[in-house]
Amino acid sequence: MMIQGTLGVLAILPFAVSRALQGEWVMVILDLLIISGIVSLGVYGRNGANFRTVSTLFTLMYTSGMLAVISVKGPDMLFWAYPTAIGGYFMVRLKVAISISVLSAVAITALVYEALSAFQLSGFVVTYLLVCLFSYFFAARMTQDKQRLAEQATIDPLTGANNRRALDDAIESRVSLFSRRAAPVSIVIIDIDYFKRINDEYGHAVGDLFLQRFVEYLNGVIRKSEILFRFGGEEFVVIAEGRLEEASNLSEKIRGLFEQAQLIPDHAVTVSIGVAELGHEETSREWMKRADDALYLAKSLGRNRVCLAPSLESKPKTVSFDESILVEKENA
Ligand SMILES: Nc1nc2c(ncn2[C@@H]2O[C@H](COP(=O)(O)OP(=O)(O)OP(=O)(O)O)[C@@H](O)[C@H]2O)c(=O)[nH]1
Repeated sequence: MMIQGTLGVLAILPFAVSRALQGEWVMVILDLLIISGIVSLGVYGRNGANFRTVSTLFTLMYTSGMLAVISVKGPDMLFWAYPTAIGGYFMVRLKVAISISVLSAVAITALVYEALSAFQLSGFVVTYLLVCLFSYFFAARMTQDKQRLAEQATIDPLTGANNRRALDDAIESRVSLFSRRAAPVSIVIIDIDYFKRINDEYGHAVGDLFLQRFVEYLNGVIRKSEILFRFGGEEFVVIAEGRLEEASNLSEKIRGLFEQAQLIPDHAVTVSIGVAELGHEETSREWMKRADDALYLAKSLGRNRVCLAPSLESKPKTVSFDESILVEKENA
């Protein structure tokens, strides 16, 4: 939007100057109104206003400017309709852009039909609609590609869970949110016990299928507000809203589910889980490390269990982490 705004100002400014030199003051005022609208919206956007709102206002503002210029100067200004329409397709949602360009076509036709022959008018309408059509296809393709790239960058292709990169971003943003709002949040790391044996006994393809079903089951048990990530091969992470106790209950639910689930007939597959609640002033790395240490303890105590890293709120921040202070949560 900044690029479009800057280009808009650079394109209009020379016209405003030359019109001032020729004494066309109505046009000068219109040009200056459009320029000041662009600048004000740019400042509004930089001050943190919602991007979608700013870009919609921006598109409406320069579309109205274009219509005003045509209504003052007549068909000589019709060429401004094309860049205005193209800009809309890259600024606002496609449905909104279509509505704006159709309404603009109708308004422009109403403004110039008396001054143009039927042939000239139909020539304008056809070329204007063609420009809108090409812009639509181009912008739609761009939006699809953007969505696909964003998915490829953040989704694990095997299981459809969010990937490690998405986890890193989510943890960073939770830590930064916590420093502002202190809404309690916990990390749950789930590791499938002896997963290698599944690969060894049934083959890698069955191992893959197992991981896919495992994620389906996990998605069935976590809440909509909780996000599932694939952390590594057979390790998954849930960022769970709430305190350690709530995350502990969720973890027990997950552990019990897989103990019963029989994802492979006659082959019980259990999980070990480490849980840590984010502490004040804790970094993402420290938070993750405490959860990982709790998982390590769950593994070393015999697997198929949940271990909790004690809440930092009751401990001085300076106490270095020691495995012996981990609390094992007895199996249900
Ligand atoms: N089928 C399949 N296997 C994978 C995938 N990613 C990792 N693995 C396997 O997961 C296994 C992980 O083995 P380990 O780290 O020894 O863990 P484990 O056998 O679960 O043992 P513990 O975690 O100690 O209980 C390895 O055999 C990897 O080859 C995958 O995408 N598909």
